[in-house]
Amino acid sequence: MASFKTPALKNPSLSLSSKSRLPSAFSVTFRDNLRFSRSSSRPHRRFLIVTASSASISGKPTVLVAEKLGEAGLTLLKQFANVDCSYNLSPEELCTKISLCDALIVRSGTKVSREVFESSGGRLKVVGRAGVGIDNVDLAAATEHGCLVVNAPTANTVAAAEHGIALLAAMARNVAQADASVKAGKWQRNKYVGVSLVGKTIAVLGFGKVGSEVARRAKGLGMHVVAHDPYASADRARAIGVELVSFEEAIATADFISLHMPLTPATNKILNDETFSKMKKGVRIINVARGGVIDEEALVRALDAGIVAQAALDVFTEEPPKQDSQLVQHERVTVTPHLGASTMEAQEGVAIEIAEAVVGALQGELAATAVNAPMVPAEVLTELKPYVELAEKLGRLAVQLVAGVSGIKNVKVSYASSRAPDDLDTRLLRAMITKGLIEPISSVYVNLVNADYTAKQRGLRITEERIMTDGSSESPLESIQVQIGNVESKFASAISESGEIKVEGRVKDGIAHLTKVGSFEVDVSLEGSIILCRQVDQPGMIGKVGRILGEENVNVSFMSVGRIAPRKQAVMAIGVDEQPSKQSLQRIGQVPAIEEFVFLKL
Ligand SMILES: NC(=O)c1ccc[n+]([C@@H]2O[C@H](COP(=O)([O-])OP(=O)(O)OC[C@H]3O[C@@H](n4cnc5c(N)ncnc54)[C@H](O)[C@@H]3O)[C@@H](O)[C@H]2O)c1
Ligand SMILES: O=C(O)[C@H](O)COP(=O)(O)O
Repeated sequence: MASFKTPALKNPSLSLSSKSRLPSAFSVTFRDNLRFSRSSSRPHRRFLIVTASSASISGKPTVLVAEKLGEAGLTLLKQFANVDCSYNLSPEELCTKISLCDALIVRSGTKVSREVFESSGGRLKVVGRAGVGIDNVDLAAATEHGCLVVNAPTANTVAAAEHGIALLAAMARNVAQADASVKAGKWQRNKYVGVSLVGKTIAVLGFGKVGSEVARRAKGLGMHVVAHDPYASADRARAIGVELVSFEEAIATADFISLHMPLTPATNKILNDETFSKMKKGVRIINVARGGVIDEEALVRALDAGIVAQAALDVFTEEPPKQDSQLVQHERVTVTPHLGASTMEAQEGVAIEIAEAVVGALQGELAATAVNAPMVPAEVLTELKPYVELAEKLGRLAVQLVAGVSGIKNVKVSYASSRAPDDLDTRLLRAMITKGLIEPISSVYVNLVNADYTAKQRGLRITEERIMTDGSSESPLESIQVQIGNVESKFASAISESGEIKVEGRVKDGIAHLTKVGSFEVDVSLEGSIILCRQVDQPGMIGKVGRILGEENVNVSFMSVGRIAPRKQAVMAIGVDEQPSKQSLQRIGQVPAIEEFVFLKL
């Protein structure tokens, strides 16, 4: 293989802070790995991700805050964005406003439905949920629209746990009922005799952040605590002195059941007629999770049947619940209007947590709270950065080599690496190849959030293969190869012996290079655009083509010739900074030794 560098070769160093070299709608920002939220002094790992950068596209982004957010969060947002605080919008008003917004911040009171994403016309890039539960956001629709969803999962944990304990104690001692009775002029000391907590068994269903804080506090009250959570670690439970048990055992042995799981298809109405019938008679229920985890009509029946002695509820299937709701009006039920997260401290913490996440995401960075995108640890991203660029460019090249681009179905990506398979995270690379393959042939915007979905939608099957090599494991990858099967090519030389369009690339000195086209080895840096020519190998070819381009002041950045054997067929790859005119390309095609050529935009 002969390789010829022109003096005009661009500076090959790819600076980490340089956004300009990244694909147009993507940017990567590198920041400190640790951050401290004001609500807690625990450091959070901050992950970085490639996502849409609205700020770089359209100046200051607009953030719609659709529910009341703490001042500290608003102040933070205003430093970076135009902030529109519009509360109590109707669904129609939200849909109208959203097309003018890059980000939306909500609490649990706003439904972020499919219509919201559809109405945004592609502008909405981030939805921030100022709290934990994301059951009010249509995640599937967000993902399909390439919209990132972030939440604030830690700042209200303690507040929710404290509210759970407040409800537990208030219920056990009839505080709310007794309060109402005294205010009504009564003095009913015998009526409001309560039950003690000490020595009783409480079953915590959902041993996550809130559940484990409730468990810790219940232990402090002298209760015996069991927990059920199919995904929780037994070690973590043991450390707090909590026994993890099956769902059946938890509900059958508990005097109190406290719910702390998310609302999912699996937990929807998990407490129902059947499960109530398996509980200890006189059980007491606390729910600060989500109303939907209880079949509310079944709870009324269980209360009336004496299975459930009392319930204390902060959350409801429908919020606010109907005024004449039998459950809410039930004498043995204590209710609060979804106040779990409503402390001054938690609201300040949540506001800061979500503002940081939204601003970060709009800047092309992502906190570790993305709900619908894979996390790529910062150190992995730093290492993969040049390969991310290579991956997208190989995708772009490969798709432009296809003749008639509607029929791409099978794409095979091979990663050659000496790293152990579990030491190479290819999700970001696959997403970028998908972006490269799809964006040149459609109007779809592809990012890490929607890459897999978009590929599936288009019937594009991307398979990945790892090729173990013996080289040094210092760099994560030796090469990336993209093959498109069962298609014809507008540049026949791009078809490999096995019949697929094949392009392969490597990173050299931090710069993405094209190193193979079909069966021909080339070496051209992937910058600007590329002309590929197949020719009969002979002296003077580089000069002839170079002269045609030079006459039009098109700067050649890189040239290389890959050939099967001297004086046989060869492929010449020419990197150009400017796009040559049609006439120049025609003149190149008319050079007698050139058999075919193609111009590819990167
Ligand atoms: N009332 C409020 O204002 C308020 C405040 C904060 C949180 N919440 C709600 O509380 C719930 C818990 O919040 P979190 O921050 O602890 O979330 P989390 O994700 O930390 O914990 C949820 C736990 O539930 C477990 N889980 C999932 N499916 C389960 C199942 N079928 N059975 C048992 N456990 C299951 C998970 O493994 C996880 O450990 C969420 O629904 C959240 O929306 C409500
Ligand atoms: O999921 C949550 O974080 C809580 O339910 C709090 O919801 P809120 O932000 O509407 O108070």
